[in-house]
Order: sequence, then structure tokens, then C-alpha cells
Amino acid sequence: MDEFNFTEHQHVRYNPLKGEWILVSPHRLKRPWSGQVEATHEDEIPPFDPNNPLCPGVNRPNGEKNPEYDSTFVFDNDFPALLPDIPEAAASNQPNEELFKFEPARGTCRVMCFHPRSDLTIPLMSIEEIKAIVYEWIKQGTELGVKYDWVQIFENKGAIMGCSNPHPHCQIWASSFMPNEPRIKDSYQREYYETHGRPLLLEYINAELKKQERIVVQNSHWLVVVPWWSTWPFETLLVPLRHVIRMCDLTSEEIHSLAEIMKRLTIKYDNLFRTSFPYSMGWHGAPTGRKALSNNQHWQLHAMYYPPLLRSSSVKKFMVGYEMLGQAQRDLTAEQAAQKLFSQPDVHYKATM
Ligand SMILES: O=C1CCN([C@@H]2O[C@H](COP(=O)(O)O)[C@@H](O)[C@H]2O)C(=O)N1
Repeated sequence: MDEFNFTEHQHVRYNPLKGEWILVSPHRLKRPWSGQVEATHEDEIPPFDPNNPLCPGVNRPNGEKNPEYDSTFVFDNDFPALLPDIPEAAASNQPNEELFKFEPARGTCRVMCFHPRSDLTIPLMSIEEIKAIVYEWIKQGTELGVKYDWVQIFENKGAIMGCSNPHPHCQIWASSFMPNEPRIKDSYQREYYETHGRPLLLEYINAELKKQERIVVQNSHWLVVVPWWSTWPFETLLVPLRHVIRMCDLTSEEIHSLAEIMKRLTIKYDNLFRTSFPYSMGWHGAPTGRKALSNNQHWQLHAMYYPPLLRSSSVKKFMVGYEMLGQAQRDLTAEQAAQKLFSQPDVHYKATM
């Protein structure tokens, strides 16, 4: 048998941020595709739709009229998953109560429009327009972070991701509890920091800069890689080069560089399959609220892009079956995905049409 190598032989990789393993099966790449095909046509989106409740000046179903906003616009979700006030719950004294744990959950859900035009996405916006998004994220995170332990910024983009509205926007859910993803990352980063004296993710990106095997784009303040442990085919991780624990700690130069690299990354994403690339993306940084009172130096701010597309604008990966019952699995390796993204042109395909 020939010598083991990562591009031919199956192996499992470890995600030190979450303590999870992923199965990599590169030998499967010759497998023919004969499964479900997602609709590939892209409806032309008009810049303005008088019936779209996210557009400037439109009346939302709850009767509120949106302002004629000309940049970002934030409003409280009309159908929120979390409400700020609920009655106190009596502590349970049931038998086996540790098997039926619960806590009242409080929070605030907001919708944040990126831009007044419905036909623009981040790769098609100017650096200044993307900077306005980052400054609004910081404003919202700071404001909600006073009262809540966790502020989750997340963007669902594309109908394939269940996004109900094509207008460029994200959501912000602030909660009185730390959700599972950041809670698990908090403990693994703390453990690493207490053992090594340095933040896990800062060590990781410095190692990636030395290895040069999974880099997609970089600039003077940021790095984007397909992480060693990635599960989605073209998943990427966006990390500042400096030790930054929260987005509100970024300098104005880092914010300018962030807008620049977000544009470059999303242009490469769109160019990959010449389509408006769907994804769910979001940010994780040090917790806020009461949790801001403890030492959070083990944290490193970072963003994750989780795109579903696998090999074309119409073929997506399904995280089902073995991925639900066993663990995540991928055929395309992180290195191959990084190379495909890295080699995409820096000019958006629509700009050349
Ligand atoms: O009038 C509206 C339309 C949509 N929304 C909210 O916008 C959000 C859009 O969801 P997506 O980000 O998944 O597309 C969704 O949570 C929905 O509740 C309003 O708050 N008011």
C-alpha cells in the first residue's frame, strides 16, 4: 500500500474550537452525481419592490412604515423568537429535575437591512457601503451587549438557505443565555489559553500563515482560510491578525480592511459557480452583559461562512444521515476548496457581463 496522504486517503480531522471530529473521504471524488438538483435560474431582483417589507418607505404587515433609509436600517423583528420580558418561573422541585432542566429565556431580535436597494449583495457594494454595515454591527452589538450575555449576528443569504427575503439584510438575536455554539467555543478556547497562555485562534492563524495550504484571501489586518476542520464544502473562517476579542475593539483601519476583505471573499464566492453564492454567516467574539465582567482574553473574534453549495449553483451538500447520527463528512478536502476559491478572479463575474 502506498504512503498515506491527505488528498487520497480517508482520515478524520479534529476541530479544537469545538472538540469535534470530521470524516474526510477524498477518494470518493470520482463518484457520479445523480441526486436532487436545485433550481439554477436566478430571478432578476428589482432595486425596489413596494410589497417588500424590508424596502425603504414600505408599510410592513404590522402597520409600521419603514423610513426612506439610505444606508443601513434596523428594526425589531415583528415575529421575534425571543421577547425581553417574561414572568419569573418557579424553580422546579420535580423528581429527576436534572433530566428536565430549563431556564426562562429573554432576548431581543432585530432585522438589519444592509442597503436600501434589494438588488445589491455585499460583493456588489462599495467598500464604504460595507463599512456602514460593520459600523452598524458594532453599534448593535454594543447597545444590546449592555443588557444581554450574547449578541448573535447572523446572515442567511439565498432562498436555498431558507432566506425568506432577497433584500440584503441580516438578523441580530440578543439573549440572556449563551447559545451552544459560542458556549462550547468559550470552554475550548479557555482551556487552550490556560494551557498555552495564548489564544487558540491566534495560534491557529499564525500556523496557517506559515503552512500556506488553506489560505483564500488575506490583507494587512485579516486572514480568510478554509479551516482544517471545515465541514461545509467551501466553508471559510475570517479572523483578524491582531488579538481582538470583540468587534467593538476593532480600529478604524481594521474596519476598513474588514470591508475590503469581505468584498474580496464574497466576489470569489460568487465567481466560483457564477451565481449569487448562498450561505449562512455569523460572528463569534467574547460574550457580553454579565459575562463581560470575567476575563475573556482567551477569545479571538472571528466570522464563519457556511455555504451549502457543493459542485455547482444547483448541487448542494446535505448534512443528513451519517452527518446527523455520526459526524460531519466531506469529500472535497479543505485544501482543494481553498485552492478553488483562491484561484477565482478578484473581479465579479457580473462586472464582466
Ligand atoms: O414585515 C416583516 C417581514 C419579515 N420580518 C422578519 O425578517 C426576517 C427575515 O428572515 P431571513 O433573514 O431568514 O430572511 C424574519 O425573521 C422575519 O420575521 C419582519 O420582522 N417583519
